[in-house]
Amino acid sequence: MTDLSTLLHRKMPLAAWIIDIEQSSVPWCNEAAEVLLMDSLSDIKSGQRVIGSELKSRLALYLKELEVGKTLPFKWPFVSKDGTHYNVRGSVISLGGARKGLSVEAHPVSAPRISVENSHSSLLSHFTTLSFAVFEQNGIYLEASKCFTEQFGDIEHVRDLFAVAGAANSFISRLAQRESMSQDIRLSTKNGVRWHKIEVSHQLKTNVVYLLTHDIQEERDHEVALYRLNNYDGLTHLPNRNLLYQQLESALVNARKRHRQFGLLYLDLDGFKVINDNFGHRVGDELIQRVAERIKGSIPSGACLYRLGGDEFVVVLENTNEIEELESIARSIMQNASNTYPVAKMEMMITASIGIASYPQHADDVDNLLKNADAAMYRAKSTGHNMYCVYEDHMADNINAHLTLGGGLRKAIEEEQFILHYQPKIRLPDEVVVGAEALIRWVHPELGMISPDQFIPLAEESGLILPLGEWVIRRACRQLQEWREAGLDPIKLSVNLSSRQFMQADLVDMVQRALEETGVDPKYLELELTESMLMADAQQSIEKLHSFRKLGLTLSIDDFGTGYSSLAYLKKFPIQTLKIDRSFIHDLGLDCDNDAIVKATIAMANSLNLKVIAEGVENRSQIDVLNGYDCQEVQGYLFSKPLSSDDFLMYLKAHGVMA
Ligand SMILES: Nc1nc2c(ncn2[C@@H]2O[C@H](COP(=O)(O)O[C@H]3[C@@H](O)[C@H](n4cnc5c(=O)[nH]c(N)nc54)O[C@@H]3COP(=O)(O)O)[C@@H](O)[C@H]2O)c(=O)[nH]1
Repeated sequence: MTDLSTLLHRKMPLAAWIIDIEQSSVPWCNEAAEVLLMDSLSDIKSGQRVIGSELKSRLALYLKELEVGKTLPFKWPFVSKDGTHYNVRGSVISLGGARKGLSVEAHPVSAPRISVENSHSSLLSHFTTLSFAVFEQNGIYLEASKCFTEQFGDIEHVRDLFAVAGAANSFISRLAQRESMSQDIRLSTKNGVRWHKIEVSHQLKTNVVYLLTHDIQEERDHEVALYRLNNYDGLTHLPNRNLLYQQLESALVNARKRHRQFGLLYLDLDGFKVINDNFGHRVGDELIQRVAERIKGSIPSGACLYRLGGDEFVVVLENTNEIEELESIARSIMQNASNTYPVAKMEMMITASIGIASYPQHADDVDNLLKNADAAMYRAKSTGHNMYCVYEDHMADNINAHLTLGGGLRKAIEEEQFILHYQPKIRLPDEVVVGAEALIRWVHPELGMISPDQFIPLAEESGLILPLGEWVIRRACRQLQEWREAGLDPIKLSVNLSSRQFMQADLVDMVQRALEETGVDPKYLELELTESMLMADAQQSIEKLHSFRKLGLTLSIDDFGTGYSSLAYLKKFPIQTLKIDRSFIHDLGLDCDNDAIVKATIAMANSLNLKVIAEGVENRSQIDVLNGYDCQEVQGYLFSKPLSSDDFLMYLKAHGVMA
């Protein structure tokens, strides 16, 4: 941006401006153009007038036909207020996406023209501002205008003008063939190598050659800056959506021609919006830059990384034939990029969800390929974040359902279409019910019972998790009160917090109010938080956890082992319980690695004076192993699935939790 604004303020000698034909506006002009167009500029900028309607429709026609970079095959005349005649020349440029515009320059026609009739010595006196030189047919220098000498210094041969020997040789051989030339070329000036437009005319009678040069470096810089602006992301400097579409279109053509495959990974950061909302855009931007660097370092050479905007990236892999290869690259990205980042003096934890789609298995056009990779990414996100999914046909339907759900979520909160289910927590080894976890369900009027996996991510993205999370805490407190009034032995009830909720500034006050309003003893309420939530800003987490502890409630780390935890921090967090993730419990007794992790986690928790609960216990052999490791509590389908409040009451009574 800085480069561009510097460029925009430079004084180019020729009046130059850009016309957006479609909008009838001038999105850019230089100072010379401002002077030239002084009277009509306000009209033009306000979109009232660019050119006559006949010329406008003619230009629109050319824009349709001509590719970006091509010059219009005609010039249109323009007379300034002081009577100077100009020829306006235009070339086609991209104004972003498929939209084209015109970059135009006004060339004065009243300036002396190169004429083969004039002798060079009389001509030169006219050219006080034009850069002009005369050579023999074989390239030997004869004389030049003052302006030319100021730019190029003293030269002996036309060859001395060129920056590249090959270009000089080709120019000299074309001179020998008496070709008239008009081209853009890089010339070596006293100020370094610069782009010039040159025109060559032969004086047949005297056997000399006239060379007119015009420095177009600034126009070139301007075009390059405009190109970068349109095609690259300003924050990460990665190519943007425009270039992604271009590469995908050409990859598609190539793959069709050669009967090859290619793949893409659609990547979205988990919970990035929460970071942006809570720590501000400056921190969010810095994190995006760091993440982009890590992703770039994780992909093979030849793969291209694009930023689509926000926290979305796409990797295109043109030379991959197997889905397994794409999966292995997704794993490598997750290993490197889903990690902690030192940003703004904090250790930020961020993970990524990745969707994979490949041509031609999953789609045979660019739009569907992107759409399906996006659907697979959504699937990865809703399955639990920090994972990848390869596209399958039903995922597109899921996305539609996802969007429908999103629309209904706000109404559902207003109409309280939610209930809590309760899953018992069992003490080992005596297997007594000592607590429960509250798990939300959406009772949708048309779709029936919807699992939290499907709507919690939506609620997080939209910010609706805040009212929803508050509803859960209040409902859980009321439930504890109802059980007490029903004369049951008190049990502890735990509630899940989402990351966005955890960052909510008045969360502690809100929980305190809910406890006070219901008269619940805080020691019976437990909050379950994940490692990544706590590690996003470990220092702030410690303070918040202490505030909760002051209220008197207990704290548990959920899904332990799946995120990034620093042992040093673990000791500093005032938590009471570690909940071992069910992925470690699933193969307990079958997988030596998992056994070792579970055993070590329990031993570590014991040494830190923390209670350990194993979740996802589904069979007796897991209980045997957990008993052997001194695990204090379990939770899982072996004992009960989550139950409605009525069923849970019956469960409690049946299992001896009584007054
Ligand atoms: N922020 C909030 N998140 C919530 C809330 N309520 C639930 N959730 C989170 O949604 C995820 C899915 O929850 P759910 O579908 O309710 O699944 C829970 C159990 O049914 C399941 N479970 C329990 N035992 C077993 C088992 O033996 N096998 C098996 N395959 N699954 C089992 O585990 C889920 C509980 O997980 P956890 O919270 O990690 O203890 C889930 O991530 C919920 O956290 C809410 O109110 N707010």
